[in-house]
Amino acid sequence: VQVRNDFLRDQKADTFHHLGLSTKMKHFNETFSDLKYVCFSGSQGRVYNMADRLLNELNISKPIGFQLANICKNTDRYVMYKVGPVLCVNHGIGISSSSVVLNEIIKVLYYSNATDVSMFRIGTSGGIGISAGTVVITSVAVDGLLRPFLEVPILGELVKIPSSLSVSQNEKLLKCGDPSDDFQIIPGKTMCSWDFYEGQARLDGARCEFNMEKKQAFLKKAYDDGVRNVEMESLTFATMCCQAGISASVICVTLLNRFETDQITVSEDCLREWAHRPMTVVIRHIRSQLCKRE
Ligand SMILES: O=P(O)(O)O[C@H]1O[C@H](CO)[C@@H](O)[C@H]1O
Ligand SMILES: O=c1cc[nH]c(=O)[nH]1
Repeated sequence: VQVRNDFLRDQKADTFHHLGLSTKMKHFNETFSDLKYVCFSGSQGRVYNMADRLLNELNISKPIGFQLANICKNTDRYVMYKVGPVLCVNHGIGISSSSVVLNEIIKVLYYSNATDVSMFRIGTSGGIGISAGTVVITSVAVDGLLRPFLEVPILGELVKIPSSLSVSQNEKLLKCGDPSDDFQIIPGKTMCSWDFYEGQARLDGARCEFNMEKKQAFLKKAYDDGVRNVEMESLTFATMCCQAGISASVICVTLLNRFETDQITVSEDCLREWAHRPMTVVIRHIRSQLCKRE
């Protein structure tokens, strides 16, 4: 894992403010050095569910009475669980929140000398022109102008940061479907917006300065450009992981078809079941990769 920052080489210790961790902590290196996979989701509950499934589905040996422990217990910003070689962390909502946690996790992996690390964002999204419940594996993450890079103000100037996701890892994930699955796994571009409402062409926010025709025209333009879903963190992953030399994939279930509706009205049970779909795909992938490593 690489960092693009020479200043870090001279730093004696580092504090990860938002994770409630520090390189000075006892067992810091041993905790993270064997990590091979980091799975991110937005919410704390989904991260716990993912960790719990990994614990049961990867045949990790555990003492009787073992309970998952939150490594970030010194803060309430993020939660983090380690299950064998897999770390599960939540990233909150949006580019800002995910950028903060990715900066800190990449540094944790760098200081711990972790090698061959893969990262996955396991999420939810709005689908464009595909049935709700479909799992989309992001081929290219694009911004709200459908450009494949992240443009951010740094030192008073707009800087373009290139983005890229792992083609080979995506190909493997696309093959992780099972004939018994009642959902499809498809590749597609993902639009990463700065906002859930106007930024995703929604007519139901507290503010909306466009009409239905303009909304539909923009969604059609995105669809024609290959975009199949919209969410709020894929570009952070595709830029930060690419610059750190980490294989990254973004895999999200769609909760609605944005050509038809803006509101997410499926039942809570259905949402819960759909949220497990991208987890299922990633768990199958990690399981097969771990078998190959053995
Ligand atoms: O994958 P999750 O965490 O559900 O994230 C998606 O849902 C949130 C908006 O509801 C945004 O963060 C978007 O990217
Ligand atoms: O429409 C949606 C659904 C989930 N997450 C998003 O960002 N947008």
